[in-house]
Amino acid sequence: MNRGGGGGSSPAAATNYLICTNCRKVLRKDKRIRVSQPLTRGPSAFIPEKEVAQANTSDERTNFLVEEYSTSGRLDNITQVMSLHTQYLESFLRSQFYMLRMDGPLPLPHRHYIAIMAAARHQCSYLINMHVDEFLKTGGIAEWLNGLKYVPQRLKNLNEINKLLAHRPWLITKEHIQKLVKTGENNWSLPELVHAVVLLTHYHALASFVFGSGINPERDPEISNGFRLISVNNFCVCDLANDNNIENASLTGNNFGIVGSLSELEALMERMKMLQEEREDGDTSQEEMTTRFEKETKESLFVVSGDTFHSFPHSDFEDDMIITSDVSRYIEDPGFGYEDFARRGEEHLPTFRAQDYTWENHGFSLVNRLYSDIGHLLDEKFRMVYSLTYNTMATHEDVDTTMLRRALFNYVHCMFGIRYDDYDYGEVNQLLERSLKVYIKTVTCYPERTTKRMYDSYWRQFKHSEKVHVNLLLMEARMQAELLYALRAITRHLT
Ligand SMILES: CC(C)C[C@H](N)C(=O)O
Repeated sequence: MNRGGGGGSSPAAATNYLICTNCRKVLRKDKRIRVSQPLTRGPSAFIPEKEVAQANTSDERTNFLVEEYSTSGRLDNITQVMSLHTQYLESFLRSQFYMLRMDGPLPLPHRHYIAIMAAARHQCSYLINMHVDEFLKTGGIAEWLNGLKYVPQRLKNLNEINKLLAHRPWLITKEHIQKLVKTGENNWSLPELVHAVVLLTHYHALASFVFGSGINPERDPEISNGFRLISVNNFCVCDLANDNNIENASLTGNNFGIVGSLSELEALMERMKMLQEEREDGDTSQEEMTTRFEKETKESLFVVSGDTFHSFPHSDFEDDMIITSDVSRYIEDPGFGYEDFARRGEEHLPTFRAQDYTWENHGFSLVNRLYSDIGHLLDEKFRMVYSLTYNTMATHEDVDTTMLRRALFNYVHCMFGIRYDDYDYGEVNQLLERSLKVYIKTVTCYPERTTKRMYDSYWRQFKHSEKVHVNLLLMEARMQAELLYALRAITRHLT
């Protein structure tokens, strides 16, 4: 049991606090905790400050990019962490700058409000604070910040598609699109809708990056307001802290020492080699390939984190919703979340066959047609992340990591029901160990539950920059998956 009621004789008192499973500290269920100092130093709570700082100071390119494309005009924590991968950072900032600042169908403040709505689906107070600020700076009406009830109906109508895109994009149909484009005076033009969809998917995915990389609140009081919301999952500070006092052994729940994880790395490389050889001399039947995909989707059902405070009776869970009320005003139906794609008890999953609607052949041109040039920028970013490699695996050099990177990307798509006919999902199974799958599923499906413990417990020999690299892949795979579903629905509406 995670919950504690120590000292309280009445049942009511027992629900007022929780005990951290990790450090046994008592966590009060207050609405907010105010912190005068950031919980940890540096841009990330997961990565030692000096590792990020080194990358930043040595990199003039990053400074140039910030000057050129940053919307806030400053080196914020996201940019600092991403600058571990400058090449990617460039594509990222360029497309973000385009969707927020350049000519486009939507007025500037609306763009930021949509970003807020998207980030609110994951209670991402970091992004919300940032865009509240930008919303006001670009002339947004302050009253709207009281919540969805205060915004024009047209904007409010985006709520449904925001919710579906964020958590169960496979449910989006052409009827949802029709409803948005044909509601009399509140209708959305297709270019406006595409702009909105691009923003929503960008910010859902970015929330994954923020939580996945443990991005700290900005120090700048203007942006963070000195508040850190305690999020739904009741993080304990020990989980977020950099220099936490948990003993290493308890981080992963097993007692592998360095030696153990070293051989984990060797074993992984060994498996990559073996798979490569198998690939060269054998072909698997189509039927077997289908079975492997379905097996993987079904198995992803059982990949859940054991890290959160999970044994809540329902009534306690509702209390948690109150904790987040501060940001939940930007959304409706806060309880709606990711539901396993494979959970719907159907014999045959209504798989999205990637071949039938690909980004390259379909999505890209539709986006480009309706909202000029963004297609190119997104395409460049997707290609960049897919091909990004340093040919390293922790301390090993000259390794071809294509197979591993592809497994990460495809596993995300697999959880969203997207299948590549020519991909053997057996590879996902062989290459991604359980703790990594837990991390991937958490970061992509319910990022707000990511903890430092989850981040630490996979690939313990790898560098932080490699874990950030993983996050880039997860983020872009998620964005692309959401986009594919939305764009397919728009195409169906048009035909
Ligand atoms: C995500 C990592 C396994 C990537 C690897 N370090 C590479 O350069 O390809």
